[in-house]
Amino acid sequence: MASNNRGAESPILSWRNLNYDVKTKRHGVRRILHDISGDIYPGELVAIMGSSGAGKTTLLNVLAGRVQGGRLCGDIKFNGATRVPHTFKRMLAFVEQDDLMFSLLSVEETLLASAQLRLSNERYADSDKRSRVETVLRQLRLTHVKDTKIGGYGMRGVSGGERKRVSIGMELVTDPSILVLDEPSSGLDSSSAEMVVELTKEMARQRNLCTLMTIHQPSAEMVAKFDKLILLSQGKLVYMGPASQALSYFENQGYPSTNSNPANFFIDLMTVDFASDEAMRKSEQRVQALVDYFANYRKRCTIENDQNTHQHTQLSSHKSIASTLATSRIMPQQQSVALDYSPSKGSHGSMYDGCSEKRAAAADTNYAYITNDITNEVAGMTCYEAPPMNGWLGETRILLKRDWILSTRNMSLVYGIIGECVVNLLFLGFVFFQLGKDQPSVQNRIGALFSLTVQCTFPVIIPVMTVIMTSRDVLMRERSGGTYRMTSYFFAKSLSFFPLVIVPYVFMYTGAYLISHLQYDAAKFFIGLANLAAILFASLGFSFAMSMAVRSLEVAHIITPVSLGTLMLFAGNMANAKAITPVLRWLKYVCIYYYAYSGFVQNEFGGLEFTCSPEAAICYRTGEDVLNTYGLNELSIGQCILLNIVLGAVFYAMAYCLLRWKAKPRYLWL
Ligand SMILES: Nc1ncnc2c1ncn2[C@@H]1O[C@H](COP(=O)(O)OP(=O)(O)OP(=O)(O)O)[C@@H](O)[C@H]1O
Repeated sequence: MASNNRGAESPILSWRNLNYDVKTKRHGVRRILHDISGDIYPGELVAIMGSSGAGKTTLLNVLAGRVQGGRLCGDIKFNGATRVPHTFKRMLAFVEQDDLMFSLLSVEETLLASAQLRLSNERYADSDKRSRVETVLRQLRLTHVKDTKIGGYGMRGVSGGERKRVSIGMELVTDPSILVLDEPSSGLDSSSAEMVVELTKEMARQRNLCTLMTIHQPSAEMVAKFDKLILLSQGKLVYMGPASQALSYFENQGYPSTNSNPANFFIDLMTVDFASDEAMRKSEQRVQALVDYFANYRKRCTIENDQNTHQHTQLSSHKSIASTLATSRIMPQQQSVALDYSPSKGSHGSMYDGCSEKRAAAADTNYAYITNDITNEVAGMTCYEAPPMNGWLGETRILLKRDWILSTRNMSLVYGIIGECVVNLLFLGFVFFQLGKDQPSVQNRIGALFSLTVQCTFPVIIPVMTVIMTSRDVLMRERSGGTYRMTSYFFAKSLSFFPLVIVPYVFMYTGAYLISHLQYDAAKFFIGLANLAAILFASLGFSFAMSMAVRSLEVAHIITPVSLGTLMLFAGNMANAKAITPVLRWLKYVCIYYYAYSGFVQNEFGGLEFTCSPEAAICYRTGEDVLNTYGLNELSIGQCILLNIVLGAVFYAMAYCLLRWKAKPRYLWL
């Protein structure tokens, strides 16, 4: 439980004089956050509010250490000390606005995977992780839907509110010290949004968890649940203090509430009205006055606190604020109302926390900005990569289990591949039914084997690539949190696809082999299977490389058939493998079709003898004649199989490098 005697506690997160600039093409350098300072304490539920574009998300990201690019100045302390990226990121849980989860996992499976991957095996036994999940399910009122799938596009799952609670639960299972939520109410109806806020408040109290969220126009009931509000306008601080005091704060400045919902009132007050030049001028003046008032108030509080520190005098919050405002020459008209701003007993909620309580004043002396001007210090880009929690084998086992569940529950993928294999078996088998040894059977064998080669690429690559690309956002989220190693991800993901693909294809190959009556020979049959496995491996590698290389699914769906269609020209079927234009001939060596087709054709034609009718103009007497004519005997079958495995491995390596490069988290760090 959050302590009632918070005066003894120090802030868990403090920030001073934060300024954040970005460079824009049109306006040059633009300041997004202006001189923002504040503190939050364990057990507090804090909301950042402001109109659209006020800088809420930016502030949240800065505090969470997630801004990329730009220029960041100021000072941020975690538990009174400079933040260390690795430890800080482990203690902070960030719930993004979009609930990125696997639609095919159940609520419980989602939370369990999060706990298993993100909690150390050394400190937590599997049973501890499971009981932690049970607790979170109970605390977030999710027990009744624990077996329901998350759901998503075109698939009914949990409700929006439940989905958001699962997102929160995925973070809570890791037992963080700070919970940060970006717009947790967005897209939810009012009762679901209220429940989310209510539960986060409960969590904050029960776990002494500091919770910080951005929120858009919450209801009056929700505002009442917050301990503290941070109100921003145009990147500047308009108010930071207890939620319960905010209305009187503005009323005492001459802005009595005109709205039954305080949030709407605050937003109206802080929004610049662009309706007309006059309205804009007036509203900008109002906002600037509010910002100036708060800045002056804060300045005086700091001076007051410095004096207090020197005199070793413990003043009560009432006295502190009263004297601060009584000596204010900037806002003399506010003196009479100063006492109204005092924080309630036992709360951190002064108007500006660094001001009212002695402990905070003492803590402030740690900040560089008091003794030196650090506003010119620019934070460096920190390449932060959290070490994964568990060993390679442990995390690969968990990922493999999760990926296997995801692959086998993906009915469009499973039935798609099985259906495609059945259709191919029937067509391959019956179009090329019971091949004989005459001259037409030469052409039919060539056609059957080329068709088989092609069928091992398109119908594998396109669906697998689509599945990987649609779950790439989850991968990026997990990756940025250092949830697991990239090698574990690749190994598990590929291994989960491989049986799904290989089993139906072996069935298809065997069926087509028997019905078409390819050479009945055990050795040839198994060599054909090895060749099939090699091209399927290469195709899976190609899917991974394409998924990582191309950002958009639509573009990938265009580029993939075009590139495969082009590669097909070098297979040795359409163009003679030995007679391709010399400058382009090398392309057959990076062509999965060439190796697979050459392997299949050599395996089938090797040792075959054909009959010739007297009237035939061209006659192939042996399989070797065919191989020589088509130029497909340059490499041995073993080399073809091996080279397709090598190509597959190269594709995987390319995918791995692309992913590491793209998903490398680089943050501005203070
Ligand atoms: N990297 C950036 N480059 C250019 N402009 C930026 C960048 N980051 C933020 N901004 C601008 O800074 C302002 C604040 O953005 P931010 O997303 O923090 O606002 P917000 O209060 O969260 O808005 P909303 O409620 O609409 O999400 C916006 O005008 C935004 O366009």
